[in-house]
Amino acid sequence: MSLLTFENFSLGFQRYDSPLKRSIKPVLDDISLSIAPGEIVAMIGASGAGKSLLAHAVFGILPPNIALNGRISFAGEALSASSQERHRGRSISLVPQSISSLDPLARCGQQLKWAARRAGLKANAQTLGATLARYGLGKEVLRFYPHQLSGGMARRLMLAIATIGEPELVVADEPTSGLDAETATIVLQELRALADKGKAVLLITHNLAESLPFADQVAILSNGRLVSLEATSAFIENGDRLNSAYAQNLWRSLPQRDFNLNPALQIPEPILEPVQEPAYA
Ligand SMILES: Nc1ncnc2c1ncn2[C@@H]1O[C@H](COP(=O)(O)OP(=O)(O)OP(=O)(O)O)[C@@H](O)[C@H]1O
Repeated sequence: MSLLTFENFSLGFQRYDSPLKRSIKPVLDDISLSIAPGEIVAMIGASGAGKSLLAHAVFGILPPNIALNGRISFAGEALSASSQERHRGRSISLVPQSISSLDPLARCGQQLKWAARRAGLKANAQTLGATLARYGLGKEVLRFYPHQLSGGMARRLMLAIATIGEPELVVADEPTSGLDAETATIVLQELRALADKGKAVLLITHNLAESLPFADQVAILSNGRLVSLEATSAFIENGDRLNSAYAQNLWRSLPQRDFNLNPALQIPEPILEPVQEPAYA
């Protein structure tokens, strides 16, 4: 059973090349991917590959000049603007990539309380403190404003906000970015614990090695396409059990591997030819 499904999902930016000519700059092309309850799928891809846009599409928080194609469903229901609004912060939640997503004018405790209430929880000081403690943050953080937090503390607060209500699906956009190895492990263990309770996690990351002990599958994006979907158990030894040369080379080029690259590697052609169309056809 799948909780989150992308079916032939494509996304691009509409732009006007001249007053009468509109084109679409494609970013993601024909992505099909499923995440089941109890599963962590780590999504890896170069900077600018479209990972955050894919995440934002689930929540319906894309820029207005986006053109979409295909379908995203949650628990078997095609997501629409109204169902996204209903699910956001309740059954689906996002750990944003940027710590500027925190409200600079509200105390951290208040922001955590808002998240708990939206998820239908009674937010007493004990629940809030216990949630912070899971991410290695002390109770004093409840009184702080975001500017009083370090970058790593802010990131952990965003994780606490996104997970306090134990949503069915967590999309975490680079949740360990800027964290030391020990704190990153605490964060990944928390996401694993959620998955082990039957929740689904989409973990967007640049760090394949760090995510492998915690994830079930690895989805690799390149040039806007899903080039490989691999079981984490296949990332062993020389990587011969991996499905694609792309994944093998990603694995073999890790500093701790032998750099014995597969010459059969084929990088997909860019999808970046703008599609021209008249603006007022
Ligand atoms: N609001 C926007 N307007 C125009 N282009 C955008 C906008 N947001 C993102 N893009 C472009 O879409 C592409 C994908 O962006 P996205 O943020 O999804 O990448 P990413 O894979 O998450 O990258 P990173 O790993 O660096 O966070 C990039 O080329 C980016 O420049």
